[in-house]
Amino acid sequence: MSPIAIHPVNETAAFPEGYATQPERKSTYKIAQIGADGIGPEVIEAGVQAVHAVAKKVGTFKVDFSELDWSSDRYKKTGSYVPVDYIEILKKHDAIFFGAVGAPDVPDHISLWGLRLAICQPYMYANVRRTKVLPGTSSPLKNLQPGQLDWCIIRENSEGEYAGHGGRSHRSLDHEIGTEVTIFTRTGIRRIARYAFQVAQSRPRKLLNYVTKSNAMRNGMVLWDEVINEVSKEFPDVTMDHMLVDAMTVRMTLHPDSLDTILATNLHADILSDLAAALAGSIGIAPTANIDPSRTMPSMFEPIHGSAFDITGMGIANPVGTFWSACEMLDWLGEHEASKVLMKAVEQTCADGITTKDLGGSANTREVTDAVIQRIRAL
Ligand SMILES: NC(=O)c1ccc[n+]([C@@H]2O[C@H](COP(=O)([O-])OP(=O)(O)OC[C@H]3O[C@@H](n4cnc5c(N)ncnc54)[C@H](O)[C@@H]3O)[C@@H](O)[C@H]2O)c1
Ligand SMILES: O=C(O)[C@H](O)[C@@H](O)C(=O)O
Ligand SMILES: [K+]
Ligand SMILES: [Mn+2]
Repeated sequence: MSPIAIHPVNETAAFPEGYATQPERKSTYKIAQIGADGIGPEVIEAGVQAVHAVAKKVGTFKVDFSELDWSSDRYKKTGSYVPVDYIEILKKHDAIFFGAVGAPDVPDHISLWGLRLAICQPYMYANVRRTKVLPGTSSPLKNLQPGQLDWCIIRENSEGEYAGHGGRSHRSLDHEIGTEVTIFTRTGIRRIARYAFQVAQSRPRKLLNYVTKSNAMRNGMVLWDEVINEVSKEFPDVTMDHMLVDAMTVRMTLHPDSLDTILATNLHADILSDLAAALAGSIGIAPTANIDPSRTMPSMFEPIHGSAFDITGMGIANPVGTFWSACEMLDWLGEHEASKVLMKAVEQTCADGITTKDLGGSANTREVTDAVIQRIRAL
């Protein structure tokens, strides 16, 4: 693999130019706040405080969070994660700031489909997941420095393995059947491919690495290859290469600096993005933007991680993934300066060694949050 010049940190974008600013800048943004389960409410509370601090610092806009109690607790009390008119409620907001869903006493497929997928799966077809090595933190890959791992993963977010097609029959008999039918459409592939090419085009390296499994999966994955190759003709300035997903895990681990923008299916990118976060240092740092590029629905921003039952209530959850998700949210709303200020404060906090245990530090959620807010004020 030929070495590629490494671009400086902070010059990378998650959203293509032209998408990243909403048509109308506002003096007050209305944000639906859904902490939901486990450490979700803990990190979202930290995120809300950081967003208020950065809005105050920048001084040109305010943020009005409305807290919604949509969670596994609500499900256990009422039988539903969300009210019937949940889409109408969400549409009254400019964005959704989400924690995590999942509880030890609710099956995971009920909780995920009841809340996160109920919101994102039909509407937000682009799932954008950035990862980089933050200053002052270290990757388990020995000697990897900030700048050598700086990726933007584009996850197809509406179809594929998450299409919701399938069923079970002959229940409890020996010949019981369970199917999970993977659905790919030309329209779905084309729109996410265009989005990914535009992201790649707006980043300095103009490099798109796309991932399929078109050796074993000889129908839908071959359609992916064909459509991506067609779309690539619209972007002659973007260099593209293709990886099979299994080999991609090897390349991510052994040659992280050969990758930049990465496009993959719903399930493949779900798995690769957890690996990406861990390779950069911790699952606790990575953000997610669930984007509806048409802006019909407010887009949803959340840390990549789940509700982390093992550390819930201990006050030690890493809030960095949530802060970075807040940066993505501010960017999407067009508040680029606020986004930069918040990210800079997070990077300074990491560089000063104020990190939670998952990153090797000894600070708790509160101490990291206070340190970030202090640095926002000082910038
Ligand atoms: N988007 C979502 O809401 C989402 C995402 C993933 C998992 N889930 C759900 O969350 C539940 C738990 O799932 P899981 O255990 O597979 O994944 P998880 O991400 O919750 O936890 C995996 C490991 O990472 C650690 N971790 C996660 N976030 C951290 C943070 N901010 N700081 C420090 N450590 C952190 C946890 O302590 C745990 O050891 C399940 O119900 C699952 O379905 C929800
Ligand atoms: O999509 C999934 O599998 C879950 O929502 C979760 O793992 C995520 O990555 O958001
Ligand atoms: K989450
Ligand atoms: Mn995941």
